[in-house]
Amino acid sequence: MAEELFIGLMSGTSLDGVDGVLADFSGGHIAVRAHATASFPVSLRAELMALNSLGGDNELHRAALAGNGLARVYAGVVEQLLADTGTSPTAVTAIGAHGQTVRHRPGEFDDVGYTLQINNPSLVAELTGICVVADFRSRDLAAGGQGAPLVPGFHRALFARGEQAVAVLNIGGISNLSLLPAGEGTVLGFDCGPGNALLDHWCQSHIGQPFDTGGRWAATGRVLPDLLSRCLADAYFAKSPPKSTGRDLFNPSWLAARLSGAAAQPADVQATLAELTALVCATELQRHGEGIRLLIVCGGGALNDHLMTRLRALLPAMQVLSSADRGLPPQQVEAAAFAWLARSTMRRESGNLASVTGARGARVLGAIYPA
Ligand SMILES: Nc1ncnc2c1ncn2[C@@H]1O[C@H](COP(=O)(O)OP(=O)(O)OP(=O)(O)O)[C@@H](O)[C@H]1O
Ligand SMILES: CC(=O)N[C@H]1[C@@H]2OC[C@@H](O2)[C@@H](O)[C@@H]1O[C@H](C)C(=O)O
Repeated sequence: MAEELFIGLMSGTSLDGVDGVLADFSGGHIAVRAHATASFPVSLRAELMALNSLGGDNELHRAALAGNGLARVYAGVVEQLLADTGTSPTAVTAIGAHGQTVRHRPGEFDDVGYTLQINNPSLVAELTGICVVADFRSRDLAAGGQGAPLVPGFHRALFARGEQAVAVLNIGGISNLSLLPAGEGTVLGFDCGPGNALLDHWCQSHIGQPFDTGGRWAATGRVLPDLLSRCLADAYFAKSPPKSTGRDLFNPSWLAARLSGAAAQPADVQATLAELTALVCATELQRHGEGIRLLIVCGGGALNDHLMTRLRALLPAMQVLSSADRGLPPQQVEAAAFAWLARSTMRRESGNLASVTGARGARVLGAIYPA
């Protein structure tokens, strides 16, 4: 069977860099042929982080240049994927390039609001010679939706199990759940709240590491009940879906306001933040996932043993697996989703699920930048 190749590029809210996959969809199934990653140059990461915060100077100029920088990193990942597999650029139908979310305010201000993924898809097309699909979220917002999460359709295509209901939890910078009912029922999906973003921030600030490998540091701390309650009191957690969030809300200032000068051991705060991540995901799954007994975890958080242990403890009736146990390593799932979404766009098929985002209907997502 002839190959049907797409590349997916994801740079998510963890700001840890870019994950890319080369995926073959021939026969209607996805087979990941290669995975490549790139970290951001230090200055680009700092700039993307700064553009993620409100109130910087000259943001339009800086965002445009950051888009160029990101496009160059994307092109490097594409080059790596092609080299690793001996693939010619002409053999790839399209690249799905997510961009870097720096603002996400769906439905606010004027009802439509906006979501902004910094990118320069024209430059990616120019540097790679491959057609690029980008700006996946705006159309869903224009149709009244949240523009996120977009992965539930892909999770269904990849992980749905006929008569067994399944939940898929992505723990990236932000965590999001997909609830896949048995049979043909309606898929639900939404952002639960913080994933690794606050954990990474606290870890970097206190032990100088970008993340807490395996959750080993968090495991040495004890959960602070008052801090946990102050965190859980945020109105976002009580909201019903559709809902999505980002660093716009769950950022260092949000945490600082809840720490409110209390003297706390850093390891205890880390343990509390890990508990917050696990608890909100488990609570949302119990609230909306009736009848579900299987949870598949993906995203970098699936590599955090402490988080996985806490999820299993909070969900004793649930079988909790890593997506690797279902054939796709946790850090490849989102990139594969953007290969799948690019394919949907090229086929003029919808990529969103209105039952998830709250859009008025299914929409073909994204803008196409020809090779
Ligand atoms: N070995 C590990 N132990 C603990 N945590 C890890 C490990 N490897 C990765 N992580 C965590 O996973 C994060 C990256 O996850 P991922 O790439 O899924 O996020 P993302 O795609 O940026 O986010 P999002 O899904 O919100 O867009 C890292 O920042 C780190 O916190
Ligand atoms: C606006 C935005 O970039 N949202 C991301 C983020 O990272 C996780 C969560 O928040 C999810 O809603 C989404 O990413 C995935 C890929 C999605 O759209 O499904």
